[in-house]
Amino acid sequence: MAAVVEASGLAAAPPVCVLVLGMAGSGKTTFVQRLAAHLHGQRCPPYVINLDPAVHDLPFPANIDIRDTVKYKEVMKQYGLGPNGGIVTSLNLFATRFDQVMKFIEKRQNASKYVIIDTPGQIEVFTWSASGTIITEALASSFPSVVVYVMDTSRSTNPITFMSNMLYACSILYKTKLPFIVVMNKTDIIDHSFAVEWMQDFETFQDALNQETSYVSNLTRSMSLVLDEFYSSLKVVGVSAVLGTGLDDFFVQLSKAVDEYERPCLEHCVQLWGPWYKKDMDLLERVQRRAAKTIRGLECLSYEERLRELGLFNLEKRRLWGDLIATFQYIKGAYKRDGERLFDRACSDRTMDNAFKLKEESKSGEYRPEYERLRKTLEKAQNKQKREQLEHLWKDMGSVCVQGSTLAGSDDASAMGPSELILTRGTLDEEEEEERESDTDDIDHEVTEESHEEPAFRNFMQETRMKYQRRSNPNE
Ligand SMILES: Nc1nc2c(ncn2[C@@H]2O[C@H](COP(=O)(O)OP(=O)(O)OP(=O)(O)O)[C@@H](O)[C@H]2O)c(=O)[nH]1
Repeated sequence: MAAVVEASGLAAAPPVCVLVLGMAGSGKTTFVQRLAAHLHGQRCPPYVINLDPAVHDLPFPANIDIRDTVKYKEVMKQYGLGPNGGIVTSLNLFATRFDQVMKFIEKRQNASKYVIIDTPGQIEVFTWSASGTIITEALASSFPSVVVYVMDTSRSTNPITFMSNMLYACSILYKTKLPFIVVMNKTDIIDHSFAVEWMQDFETFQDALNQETSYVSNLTRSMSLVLDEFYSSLKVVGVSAVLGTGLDDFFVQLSKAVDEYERPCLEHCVQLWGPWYKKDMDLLERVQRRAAKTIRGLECLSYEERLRELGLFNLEKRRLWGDLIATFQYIKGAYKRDGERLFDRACSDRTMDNAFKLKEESKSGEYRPEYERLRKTLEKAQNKQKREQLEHLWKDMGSVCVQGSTLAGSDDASAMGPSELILTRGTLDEEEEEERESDTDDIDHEVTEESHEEPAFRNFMQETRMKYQRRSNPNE
């Protein structure tokens, strides 16, 4: 029932993109199937996208299926690639046409409240590839997007395996920077409460670790301390994709995650408020001192460190009010339980009239339009970056496309991509697209991947090379 409420509660909102990731065999596909069936049952049909080119049988009808676009086995055969190389290259090809997918989603946004995306079994193919980043960023810059990390609970009963799984989840969270839900799947085999206890109670986890004699257990012990902060804000749901249990709770968490996506982040606040209020340095210092006093011990340390990291302790006049708001936003975010109270107390203080005014303004809606404006500006910049990334991808593909015609030499590379893909499922406008030959032969997936290395890394390599040259030819 709760799911019905949740599903219908988002009626007027843009569709929520649910990116389903997880280790091979964790149950992603079964979970997507279950979610889709559940939403169909609620008369809230989702828009389903399959990004796994190597899956044999899809147990759910996909509106867009990468297999309709790229023939994974052909790609493997033609380039002499292994299975992983074939999947990476297929995903790269698909990413070059992801703008089409975005158009389909936009067209369907009134009909579907959820877009569910199943990803390749080999998780790193998506999370650590250029195409995975392009796809994630394209979705997240246009729609509220949430990462759902599916894990096999029955295979995580060993504390060391559990920790490895959590470390992986943590790395994905930092990579995607999106709201994150951990779905502990297969609870029909084993209840997930043991894992939740491990996350909430450090000592219980230590007890479990004490049973382990492996040398890794020491490392795991230290890592569990580090992960404490990650756990504290993590949304966890126990689910059985096979039985369909836990879905109501999942939708509750999903709704919270969407709220999180909508909430302005700290950096936005600094940019937003900074230029508006440029006065009263003393006030900010007083507030910061008070905030630092309120949060003691370890918390105080991490709070100060974080502020320093963000440059908020270097009080410059021009960012003064941005700092103030950012400080409070940070407190609110990092210390959810106390933050709101602290914020209210500070705002209602007589010396905090201005801060109080700011809060009122944000309530009366002045904040929102400004944030929207800011978001649009950011989106524009992101789109530009995305276009540039895509152009890179095209160029790389073109540069290895020898035999007569190279895309790199073409005036409009995007007009004659290596795979003129047609997305055939569940779309009304397929006919608009012309079917053209796929000339996927010209892709070298390694070159494609390398082209997306950070410029900083390239500079580093260049400098190192020059250093070696200088050393070997000191007279030059
Ligand atoms: N008992 C039980 N088995 C499950 C559950 N969910 C999935 N499975 C089984 O786990 C196996 C893998 O499920 P998939 O849905 O194919 O997992 P996946 O993560 O999509 O797999 P890849 O795409 O190959 O990585 C299948 O045999 C499923 O039947 C569950 O909730 N309970």
